[in-house]
Amino acid sequence: MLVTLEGLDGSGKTTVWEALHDAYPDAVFTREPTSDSWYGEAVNRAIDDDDADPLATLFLFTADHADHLSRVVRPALADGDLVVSDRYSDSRYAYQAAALRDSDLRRPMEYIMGIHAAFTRPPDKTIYLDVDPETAAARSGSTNKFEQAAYLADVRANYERLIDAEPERFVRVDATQSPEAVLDAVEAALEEILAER
Ligand SMILES: Nc1ncnc2c1ncn2[C@@H]1O[C@H](COP(=O)(O)OP(=O)(O)OP(=O)(O)O)[C@@H](O)[C@H]1O
Ligand SMILES: Cc1cn([C@H]2C[C@H](O)[C@@H](COP(=O)(O)O)O2)c(=O)[nH]c1=O
Repeated sequence: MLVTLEGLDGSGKTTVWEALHDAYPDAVFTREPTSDSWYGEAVNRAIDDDDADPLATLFLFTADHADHLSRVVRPALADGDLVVSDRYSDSRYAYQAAALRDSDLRRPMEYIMGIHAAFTRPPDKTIYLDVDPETAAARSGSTNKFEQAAYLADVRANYERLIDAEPERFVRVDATQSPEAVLDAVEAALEEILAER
């Protein structure tokens, strides 16, 4: 089963993801962008380059996803493992659709989803850590072009579109709560997800 954690920068995904390692020692914990491949390194260069072309950046993230799928996600799922990914395809649909909002693409989110449809493995469930853009930007430190409140407001609107389209896949958690309360809510959601399996 593939469970993904999604949300704005600073929503607390990585804090939760790290804490879950103890509760689920047999699960495979992974993330996008990947941190152990040259595709992930290329993505991180694009994140840190304010002049990086947004369409080129989309394809770098998508290349990293393809590698992540074939090298980590599909083999783990084939072994019957629980896979927990800190960010996954929804991050592309939300972030790159926002970055390409003023591009020549008429419907950026649909375009990005179309690219993925042919090869991706959609998540079974997605836990969405919901936080307002101002809190997200403040927590993340606004250190790169993605961590700005105005941009994150567009990203959040895109996540809401994704949730509206597939309400049964998403579990929303209020990420403005304390880290302990957020972790409790995520663990409860994950228990319910696994019980339903
Ligand atoms: N519930 C919370 N309340 C207050 N601060 C939090 C909470 N969760 C995480 N933080 C703090 O916010 C910062 C960002 O947290 P974290 O790295 O887990 O977020 P993230 O969603 O993974 O961000 P990014 O996507 O940018 O990597 C950290 O300093 C963390 O300690
Ligand atoms: C996977 C993915 C990520 N991003 C953005 C979101 C963040 O600002 C950075 C790095 O992610 P991290 O969780 O802070 O390490 O990249 C994106 O725009 N599109 C994606 O597909």
